[in-house]
Amino acid sequence: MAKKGVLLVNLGTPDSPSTADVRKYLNEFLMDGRVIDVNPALRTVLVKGIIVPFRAPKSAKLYQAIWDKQTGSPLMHYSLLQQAALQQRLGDAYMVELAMRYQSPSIESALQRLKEALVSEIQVIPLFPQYASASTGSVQEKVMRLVKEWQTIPTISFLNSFHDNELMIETFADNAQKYQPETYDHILFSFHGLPQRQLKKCDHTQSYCLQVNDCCDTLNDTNKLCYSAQSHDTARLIAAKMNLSKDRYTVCFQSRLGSDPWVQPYTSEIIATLAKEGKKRLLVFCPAFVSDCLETVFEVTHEYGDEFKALGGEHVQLVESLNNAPKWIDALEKMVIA
Ligand SMILES: C=CC1=C(C)c2cc3[nH]c(cc4nc(cc5[nH]c(cc1n2)c(C)c5CCC(=O)O)C(CCC(=O)O)=C4C)c(C)c3C=C
Ligand SMILES: [Fe+2]
Ligand SMILES: [Fe+2]
Repeated sequence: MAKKGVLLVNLGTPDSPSTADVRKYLNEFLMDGRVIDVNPALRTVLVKGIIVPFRAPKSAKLYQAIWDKQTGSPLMHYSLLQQAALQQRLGDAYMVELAMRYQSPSIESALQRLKEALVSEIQVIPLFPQYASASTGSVQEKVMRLVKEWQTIPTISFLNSFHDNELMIETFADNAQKYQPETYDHILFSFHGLPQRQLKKCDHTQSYCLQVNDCCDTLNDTNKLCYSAQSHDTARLIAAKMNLSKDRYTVCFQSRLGSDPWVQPYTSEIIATLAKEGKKRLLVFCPAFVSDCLETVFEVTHEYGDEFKALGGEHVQLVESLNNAPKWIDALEKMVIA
Protein backbone atom coordinates (compact mmCIF):
# COMPACT_ATOMS: atom_id res chain seq x y z
CA MET A 1 0.00 0.00 0.00
CA ALA A 2 1.20 3.52 -0.74
CA LYS A 3 2.79 5.35 2.16
CA LYS A 4 1.55 8.70 3.43
CA GLY A 5 4.10 11.50 3.14
CA VAL A 6 4.98 13.97 5.89
CA LEU A 7 7.16 16.98 5.11
CA LEU A 8 8.69 18.77 8.10
CA VAL A 9 10.09 22.15 7.13
CA ASN A 10 12.22 24.42 9.28
CA LEU A 11 13.80 27.73 8.36
CA GLY A 12 17.31 26.70 7.40
CA THR A 13 20.85 27.32 8.46
CA PRO A 14 24.14 27.80 6.62
CA ASP A 15 25.87 24.66 5.29
CA SER A 16 28.92 25.62 7.35
CA PRO A 17 29.87 28.59 9.55
CA SER A 18 32.25 30.00 6.92
CA THR A 19 31.58 33.56 5.77
CA ALA A 20 30.98 32.28 2.22
CA ASP A 21 28.28 29.81 3.33
CA VAL A 22 26.67 32.30 5.71
CA ARG A 23 26.59 34.84 2.85
CA LYS A 24 24.91 32.27 0.58
CA TYR A 25 22.34 31.46 3.27
CA LEU A 26 21.56 35.08 4.13
CA ASN A 27 21.24 35.98 0.43
CA GLU A 28 18.68 33.26 -0.20
CA PHE A 29 16.80 33.95 3.05
CA LEU A 30 16.67 37.72 2.88
CA MET A 31 15.89 37.89 -0.86
CA ASP A 32 12.59 36.14 -0.07
CA GLY A 33 9.86 38.71 -0.69
CA ARG A 34 7.92 37.49 2.33
CA VAL A 35 10.91 38.12 4.63
CA ILE A 36 12.00 41.53 3.36
CA ASP A 37 8.66 42.64 1.99
CA VAL A 38 9.66 45.68 -0.04
CA ASN A 39 9.71 46.03 -3.84
CA PRO A 40 12.25 43.71 -5.56
CA ALA A 41 14.62 46.49 -6.69
CA LEU A 42 14.86 48.00 -3.22
CA ARG A 43 15.19 44.50 -1.68
CA THR A 44 18.13 43.70 -3.97
CA VAL A 45 19.91 46.93 -3.04
CA LEU A 46 19.24 46.45 0.68
CA VAL A 47 20.16 42.77 0.83
CA LYS A 48 23.02 42.46 -1.66
CA GLY A 49 24.40 45.98 -1.25
CA ILE A 50 24.04 46.62 2.48
CA ILE A 51 22.76 43.89 4.81
CA VAL A 52 24.60 40.80 3.58
CA PRO A 53 28.04 42.34 2.98
CA PHE A 54 28.04 43.81 6.49
CA ARG A 55 26.23 41.01 8.27
CA ALA A 56 27.79 37.87 6.77
CA PRO A 57 31.23 38.16 8.43
CA LYS A 58 29.65 39.07 11.78
CA SER A 59 27.03 36.30 11.57
CA ALA A 60 29.72 33.79 10.57
CA LYS A 61 31.47 34.47 13.89
CA LEU A 62 28.20 33.87 15.74
CA TYR A 63 27.60 30.63 13.87
CA GLN A 64 31.18 29.53 14.62
CA ALA A 65 30.43 30.06 18.32
CA ILE A 66 27.41 27.73 18.29
CA TRP A 67 28.67 25.18 15.71
CA ASP A 68 29.33 21.79 17.29
CA LYS A 69 32.37 19.91 15.92
CA GLN A 70 30.38 16.68 15.61
CA THR A 71 26.82 17.75 15.00
CA GLY A 72 27.17 21.14 13.29
CA SER A 73 24.32 23.64 13.47
CA PRO A 74 21.97 23.03 16.43
CA LEU A 75 18.97 23.82 14.21
CA MET A 76 19.97 21.10 11.73
CA HIS A 77 20.97 18.64 14.44
CA TYR A 78 17.65 18.82 16.29
CA SER A 79 15.62 18.90 13.09
CA LEU A 80 17.24 15.62 11.98
CA LEU A 81 16.55 14.09 15.40
CA GLN A 82 12.91 15.19 15.16
CA GLN A 83 12.57 13.66 11.69
CA ALA A 84 14.10 10.34 12.81
CA ALA A 85 12.02 10.17 16.00
CA LEU A 86 8.78 10.95 14.17
CA GLN A 87 9.57 8.38 11.47
CA GLN A 88 10.14 5.78 14.16
CA ARG A 89 6.85 6.63 15.87
CA LEU A 90 4.80 6.58 12.68
CA GLY A 91 6.32 3.40 11.27
CA ASP A 92 6.32 2.05 7.73
CA ALA A 93 2.93 3.40 6.76
CA TYR A 94 4.51 6.88 6.61
CA MET A 95 7.51 8.47 4.96
CA VAL A 96 8.83 11.48 6.92
CA GLU A 97 11.03 13.93 5.03
CA LEU A 98 12.85 16.97 6.41
CA ALA A 99 13.49 20.12 4.41
CA MET A 100 14.74 23.62 5.08
CA ARG A 101 13.08 26.65 3.52
CA TYR A 102 16.55 28.01 2.72
CA GLN A 103 19.68 26.03 1.82
CA SER A 104 19.70 22.31 2.41
CA PRO A 105 18.03 19.86 2.33
CA SER A 106 15.85 21.82 -0.08
CA ILE A 107 12.08 21.57 -0.23
CA GLU A 108 12.47 20.64 -3.88
CA SER A 109 14.65 17.61 -3.12
CA ALA A 110 12.39 16.44 -0.27
CA LEU A 111 9.27 16.73 -2.44
CA GLN A 112 11.07 14.83 -5.18
CA ARG A 113 11.79 11.96 -2.77
CA LEU A 114 8.14 11.86 -1.72
CA LYS A 115 7.04 11.94 -5.36
CA GLU A 116 9.37 9.09 -6.32
CA ALA A 117 8.04 7.04 -3.39
CA LEU A 118 4.54 7.49 -4.85
CA VAL A 119 3.12 8.65 -1.53
CA SER A 120 -0.66 8.84 -1.46
CA GLU A 121 -0.73 12.26 0.22
CA ILE A 122 1.58 14.88 1.66
CA GLN A 123 1.13 16.63 4.99
CA VAL A 124 3.29 19.73 5.18
CA ILE A 125 4.22 20.79 8.71
CA PRO A 126 6.15 24.09 8.79
CA LEU A 127 7.98 23.95 12.13
CA PHE A 128 6.88 27.40 13.33
CA PRO A 129 4.34 27.38 16.17
CA GLN A 130 2.98 30.85 15.34
CA TYR A 131 1.87 31.81 11.83
CA ALA A 132 3.85 34.51 10.01
CA SER A 133 3.91 35.22 6.31
CA ALA A 134 7.73 35.39 6.59
CA SER A 135 8.00 31.84 7.95
CA THR A 136 4.97 29.54 7.53
CA GLY A 137 3.58 31.54 4.61
CA SER A 138 6.88 31.34 2.79
CA VAL A 139 7.03 27.54 3.19
CA GLN A 140 3.46 27.20 1.94
CA GLU A 141 4.17 29.38 -1.09
CA LYS A 142 7.37 27.49 -1.95
CA VAL A 143 5.65 24.07 -1.78
CA MET A 144 2.75 25.31 -3.93
CA ARG A 145 5.11 26.82 -6.51
CA LEU A 146 6.94 23.51 -6.83
CA VAL A 147 3.99 21.12 -6.97
CA LYS A 148 2.10 23.24 -9.48
CA GLU A 149 4.53 21.86 -12.08
CA TRP A 150 3.64 18.23 -11.32
CA GLN A 151 1.40 16.34 -13.71
CA THR A 152 -0.38 14.49 -10.91
CA ILE A 153 -0.71 16.40 -7.68
CA PRO A 154 -1.49 14.28 -4.60
CA THR A 155 -3.71 15.45 -1.76
CA ILE A 156 -1.65 18.04 0.07
CA SER A 157 -2.45 19.62 3.44
CA PHE A 158 -0.70 22.46 5.22
CA LEU A 159 -0.63 23.07 8.95
CA ASN A 160 -0.60 26.82 9.35
CA SER A 161 0.08 27.12 13.08
CA PHE A 162 0.08 25.19 16.33
CA HIS A 163 0.73 27.98 18.81
CA ASP A 164 -1.69 26.47 21.37
CA ASN A 165 -0.78 22.80 20.98
CA GLU A 166 -1.29 21.28 24.43
CA LEU A 167 1.67 18.87 24.30
CA MET A 168 3.96 21.61 23.00
CA ILE A 169 2.89 23.92 25.84
CA GLU A 170 3.50 21.13 28.34
CA THR A 171 6.96 20.41 26.91
CA PHE A 172 8.05 24.04 27.33
CA ALA A 173 6.68 24.08 30.90
CA ASP A 174 8.34 20.72 31.70
CA ASN A 175 11.67 21.95 30.33
CA ALA A 176 11.62 24.86 32.78
CA GLN A 177 11.11 22.72 35.88
CA LYS A 178 14.75 21.71 36.29
CA TYR A 179 15.66 25.41 36.67
CA GLN A 180 13.20 25.89 39.56
CA PRO A 181 11.32 28.83 38.03
CA GLU A 182 10.28 30.10 41.46
CA THR A 183 13.94 30.97 42.16
CA TYR A 184 14.02 33.51 39.29
CA ASP A 185 13.10 37.19 39.70
CA HIS A 186 11.26 37.35 36.39
CA ILE A 187 10.36 35.19 33.39
CA LEU A 188 10.57 36.30 29.77
CA PHE A 189 8.78 34.83 26.78
CA SER A 190 11.04 36.15 24.05
CA PHE A 191 9.71 35.56 20.53
CA HIS A 192 11.49 36.17 17.23
CA GLY A 193 10.67 39.69 16.03
CA LEU A 194 8.80 40.77 12.92
CA PRO A 195 8.39 44.17 11.22
CA GLN A 196 5.15 45.81 12.38
CA ARG A 197 4.05 46.32 8.79
CA GLN A 198 3.97 42.53 8.31
CA LEU A 199 1.49 42.24 11.20
CA LYS A 200 -0.67 44.98 9.73
CA LYS A 201 -0.68 43.29 6.31
CA CYS A 202 -2.09 40.12 7.90
CA ASP A 203 -5.10 42.01 9.26
CA HIS A 204 -7.75 41.80 6.53
CA THR A 205 -9.85 44.48 8.28
CA GLN A 206 -6.88 46.89 8.35
CA SER A 207 -8.40 48.34 11.52
CA TYR A 208 -7.53 45.96 14.34
CA CYS A 209 -3.86 44.89 14.64
CA LEU A 210 -1.81 47.67 16.26
CA GLN A 211 -4.82 49.99 15.88
CA VAL A 212 -6.86 48.82 18.86
CA ASN A 213 -5.41 49.01 22.39
CA ASP A 214 -4.29 45.62 23.70
CA CYS A 215 -5.12 44.02 20.33
CA CYS A 216 -3.13 40.89 21.27
CA ASP A 217 -4.79 40.29 24.64
CA THR A 218 -7.38 37.95 23.16
CA LEU A 219 -7.57 35.80 20.04
CA ASN A 220 -10.59 36.40 17.83
CA ASP A 221 -11.65 35.92 14.20
CA THR A 222 -9.71 39.01 13.12
CA ASN A 223 -6.37 38.27 14.75
CA LYS A 224 -6.40 34.46 14.88
CA LEU A 225 -3.47 34.30 12.41
CA CYS A 226 -1.66 37.36 13.78
CA TYR A 227 1.89 36.38 14.75
CA SER A 228 1.92 38.69 17.75
CA ALA A 229 -1.52 37.64 19.02
CA GLN A 230 -0.62 33.96 18.66
CA SER A 231 2.70 34.60 20.45
CA HIS A 232 0.87 36.22 23.38
CA ASP A 233 -1.48 33.25 23.47
CA THR A 234 1.40 30.75 23.57
CA ALA A 235 2.96 32.69 26.44
CA ARG A 236 -0.34 32.88 28.35
CA LEU A 237 -0.80 29.12 28.00
CA ILE A 238 2.73 28.26 29.19
CA ALA A 239 2.31 30.73 32.06
CA ALA A 240 -1.02 29.14 33.01
CA LYS A 241 0.53 25.67 32.92
CA MET A 242 3.23 26.93 35.32
CA ASN A 243 0.78 28.85 37.54
CA LEU A 244 2.63 32.09 36.87
CA SER A 245 0.79 35.27 37.78
CA LYS A 246 0.79 38.12 35.23
CA ASP A 247 3.31 40.20 37.17
CA ARG A 248 5.86 37.36 37.03
CA TYR A 249 6.35 37.36 33.26
CA THR A 250 6.71 39.58 30.19
CA VAL A 251 6.20 38.83 26.50
CA CYS A 252 8.84 40.44 24.28
CA PHE A 253 10.38 40.20 20.79
CA GLN A 254 14.03 39.78 19.82
CA SER A 255 16.34 40.08 16.79
CA ARG A 256 15.24 43.31 15.18
CA LEU A 257 16.84 44.12 11.81
CA GLY A 258 16.91 47.57 10.17
CA SER A 259 15.38 50.85 11.31
CA ASP A 260 11.65 50.22 10.72
CA PRO A 261 9.54 49.53 13.81
CA TRP A 262 9.25 45.86 14.74
CA VAL A 263 6.78 44.20 17.10
CA GLN A 264 7.26 45.53 20.62
CA PRO A 265 8.36 45.46 23.36
CA TYR A 266 11.92 44.64 22.35
CA THR A 267 13.65 42.01 24.50
CA SER A 268 16.78 44.15 24.97
CA GLU A 269 14.70 47.06 26.34
CA ILE A 270 12.79 44.80 28.73
CA ILE A 271 16.09 43.34 29.96
CA ALA A 272 17.41 46.85 30.60
CA THR A 273 14.24 47.84 32.49
CA LEU A 274 14.35 44.69 34.62
CA ALA A 275 18.02 45.30 35.45
CA LYS A 276 17.18 48.88 36.50
CA GLU A 277 14.41 47.54 38.74
CA GLY A 278 17.07 45.47 40.51
CA LYS A 279 16.08 42.07 39.12
CA LYS A 280 19.04 39.71 39.22
CA ARG A 281 17.98 36.40 37.66
CA LEU A 282 15.93 35.95 34.50
CA LEU A 283 14.51 32.75 33.04
CA VAL A 284 13.90 33.02 29.29
CA PHE A 285 11.66 30.93 27.05
CA CYS A 286 11.90 31.23 23.24
CA PRO A 287 8.61 29.66 22.13
CA ALA A 288 8.81 30.78 18.49
CA PHE A 289 11.30 27.99 17.84
CA VAL A 290 10.95 24.24 18.08
CA SER A 291 14.73 23.69 18.03
CA ASP A 292 17.59 25.50 19.63
CA CYS A 293 19.34 27.73 17.11
CA LEU A 294 21.39 30.89 16.81
CA GLU A 295 18.53 32.96 18.19
CA THR A 296 18.29 30.95 21.39
CA VAL A 297 21.78 29.64 22.09
CA PHE A 298 23.70 32.76 21.14
CA GLU A 299 21.33 35.70 21.30
CA VAL A 300 19.69 34.85 24.60
CA THR A 301 22.48 33.19 26.51
CA HIS A 302 25.38 35.35 25.36
CA GLU A 303 24.10 38.66 23.99
CA TYR A 304 21.23 39.24 26.43
CA GLY A 305 23.21 37.58 29.23
CA ASP A 306 26.08 40.04 28.73
CA GLU A 307 23.74 43.04 28.38
CA PHE A 308 21.94 42.11 31.59
CA LYS A 309 25.16 41.64 33.54
CA ALA A 310 26.58 44.94 32.28
CA LEU A 311 23.50 46.62 33.80
CA GLY A 312 23.82 44.93 37.19
CA GLY A 313 21.94 41.67 36.58
CA GLU A 314 23.48 38.33 37.48
CA HIS A 315 22.16 35.53 35.32
CA VAL A 316 20.06 34.91 32.23
CA GLN A 317 18.98 31.28 31.89
CA LEU A 318 17.58 29.96 28.61
CA VAL A 319 14.94 27.23 28.83
CA GLU A 320 16.00 24.83 26.09
CA SER A 321 13.77 24.42 23.09
CA LEU A 322 11.54 21.43 22.31
CA ASN A 323 14.40 19.72 20.45
CA ASN A 324 13.79 15.95 20.64
CA ALA A 325 11.83 15.83 23.91
CA PRO A 326 9.57 12.72 23.76
CA LYS A 327 6.45 14.79 24.55
CA TRP A 328 7.18 17.09 21.61
CA ILE A 329 7.52 14.04 19.35
CA ASP A 330 4.12 12.95 20.76
CA ALA A 331 2.81 16.35 19.68
CA LEU A 332 4.17 15.92 16.14
CA GLU A 333 2.75 12.40 15.95
CA LYS A 334 -0.69 13.69 16.97
CA MET A 335 -0.52 16.48 14.38
CA VAL A 336 0.01 13.85 11.69
CA ILE A 337 -2.49 11.29 12.90
CA ALA A 338 -5.22 13.67 14.13
C1 LIG B 1 13.72 40.86 7.86
C2 LIG B 1 14.32 39.96 8.53
C3 LIG B 1 13.76 38.77 9.21
C4 LIG B 1 12.44 38.34 9.39
C5 LIG B 1 11.16 38.99 8.94
C6 LIG B 1 12.51 37.09 10.11
C7 LIG B 1 11.41 36.31 10.50
C8 LIG B 1 11.51 35.07 11.11
N1 LIG B 1 12.64 34.31 11.33
C9 LIG B 1 12.31 33.15 12.00
C10 LIG B 1 13.18 32.13 12.43
C11 LIG B 1 14.59 32.20 12.46
N2 LIG B 1 15.35 33.27 12.06
C12 LIG B 1 16.68 32.96 12.25
C13 LIG B 1 17.76 33.77 11.94
C14 LIG B 1 17.68 35.01 11.31
N3 LIG B 1 16.54 35.75 11.04
C15 LIG B 1 16.89 36.90 10.37
C16 LIG B 1 16.03 37.89 9.87
C17 LIG B 1 14.62 37.80 9.84
N4 LIG B 1 13.84 36.81 10.33
C18 LIG B 1 18.32 36.90 10.22
C19 LIG B 1 19.14 37.97 9.54
C20 LIG B 1 18.80 35.72 10.80
C21 LIG B 1 20.27 35.23 10.81
C22 LIG B 1 20.89 35.53 12.07
C23 LIG B 1 22.07 36.42 11.95
O1 LIG B 1 22.61 36.60 10.88
O2 LIG B 1 22.47 36.97 12.99
C24 LIG B 1 16.78 31.62 12.79
C25 LIG B 1 18.05 30.89 13.20
C26 LIG B 1 18.68 30.07 12.12
C27 LIG B 1 19.86 29.25 12.60
O3 LIG B 1 20.61 28.72 11.77
O4 LIG B 1 20.11 29.07 13.79
C28 LIG B 1 15.47 31.15 12.92
C29 LIG B 1 15.05 29.78 13.40
C30 LIG B 1 10.90 33.17 12.17
C31 LIG B 1 10.12 32.05 12.87
C32 LIG B 1 10.40 34.35 11.63
C33 LIG B 1 9.03 34.85 11.59
C34 LIG B 1 8.27 34.92 12.64
FE1 LIG C 1 14.61 35.17 11.47
FE1 LIG D 1 -2.29 41.63 15.90
